[in-house]
Amino acid sequence: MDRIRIIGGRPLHGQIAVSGSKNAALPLMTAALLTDETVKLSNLPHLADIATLANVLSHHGVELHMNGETGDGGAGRVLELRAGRIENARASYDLVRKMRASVLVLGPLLARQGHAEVSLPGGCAIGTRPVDLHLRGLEALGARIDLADGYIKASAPGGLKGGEVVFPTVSVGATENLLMAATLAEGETRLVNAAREPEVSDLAECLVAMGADIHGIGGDTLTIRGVGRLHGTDYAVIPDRIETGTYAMAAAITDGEIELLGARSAHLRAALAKLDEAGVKVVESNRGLTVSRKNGPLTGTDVETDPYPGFPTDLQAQFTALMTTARGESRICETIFENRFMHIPELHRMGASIAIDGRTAVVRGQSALRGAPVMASDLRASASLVIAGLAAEGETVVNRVYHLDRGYERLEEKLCGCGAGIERIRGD
Ligand SMILES: CC(=O)N[C@H]1[C@@H](OP(=O)(O)OP(=O)(O)OC[C@H]2O[C@@H](n3ccc(=O)[nH]c3=O)[C@H](O)[C@@H]2O)O[C@H](CO)[C@@H](O)[C@@H]1O
Ligand SMILES: C=C(OP(=O)(O)O)C(=O)O
Repeated sequence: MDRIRIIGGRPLHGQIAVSGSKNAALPLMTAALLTDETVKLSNLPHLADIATLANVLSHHGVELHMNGETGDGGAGRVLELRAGRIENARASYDLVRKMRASVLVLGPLLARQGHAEVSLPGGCAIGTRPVDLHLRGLEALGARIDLADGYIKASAPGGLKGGEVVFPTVSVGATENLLMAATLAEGETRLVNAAREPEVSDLAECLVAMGADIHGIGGDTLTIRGVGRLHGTDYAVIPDRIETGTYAMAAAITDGEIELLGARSAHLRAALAKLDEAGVKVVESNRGLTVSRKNGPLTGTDVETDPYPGFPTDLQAQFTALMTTARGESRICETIFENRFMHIPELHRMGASIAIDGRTAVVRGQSALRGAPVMASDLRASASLVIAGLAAEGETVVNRVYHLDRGYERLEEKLCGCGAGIERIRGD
């Protein structure tokens, strides 16, 4: 298994091209199931999760062609997907267990084929992550759902019918599944208390480009009038706001300066406000964002994760790492996932002082971090360990790097380009 070795203590200086967003690209890929024409996605990141979903889609009969190469200019890859015919509406446990987002094939398959059978994705390190909201929503559109043998068996022989879905909790994935299903349902669907994440809006914009009739994009109520068919389109994936935030924090913790090419501040307002409060300067230009410290040490800053436009849970672990070196105490409250503090025991190994009080991590700052061998438990926990390692004195070795490869494209190369002492040690 690969590991990442970091020699910390070097301020990072340079430029990093922000990749296309993983969490936008995944639903966009599943949207290709809704049409028999070609959907061409550009600025696609080169990531393990993209390859996993491509494999799932190819089992459904989608033809995939990867044309572009990832370049330093951030052009990203171009993927053509054509679901001329759905050969198989079953997503097996072996395919789905590798990545929860595979459940996003459910809505499109049901809408296009009238039936689908998808393995229940199960829990993961950050929480139990049920899919009840996806299933209840599809039932409100007339689907019949049975759970048997670990599979979601969904059918709508007469086709899906528009309806009102009021989400009791904001769910990105459930909003995306329902949005896709509703595009081909008969009549009007209203999704109330829908997720407003930029990745949801990106999906909605792409669906509109495919011929869908969607109103309220960017708001918490989406109205979809079903259409008879969707057609192909060319669509560019938005830049990854979580990758942007992660490298912004790497610049801040090392007291360096990084220009994040292609980054969009509009998608990161809450996180940038917190960085500002902590003493991080972010300057916007037409090329992206340049991040450095304002002057002197960082200041302890409290954060609470919330659905968009709040502070993203996907940046909580990285912000916690950043706050270990700040002056004063920070209270980091995680409200989205019940078990997203797996990075904390590992940060302790590096000398951080953090106490967990229920959903809140209380970080006592100004730790002199020291390198240590640490274990990555999930994607963003891994990123937080890399950030801490970049600031720590001596050598940090991050084990189980496959988590990082799910969501960070060429991480070592990007950080190396800014002067970081970081390398991948290839395993068996
Ligand atoms: C591929 C992708 O885009 N992943 C993102 C997506 O995950 P994902 O779409 O899985 O996250 P959700 O927004 O659905 O989850 C939010 C909360 O709702 C709960 N819930 C969700 C669905 C459901 O049917 N029942 C239920 O109770 C979850 O357990 C969680 O506590 O949004 C999360 C929240 O911003 C991010 O951390 C993930 O990076
Ligand atoms: C939790 C994440 O992804 P997923 O929903 O695919 O597990 C993430 O991107 O931080």
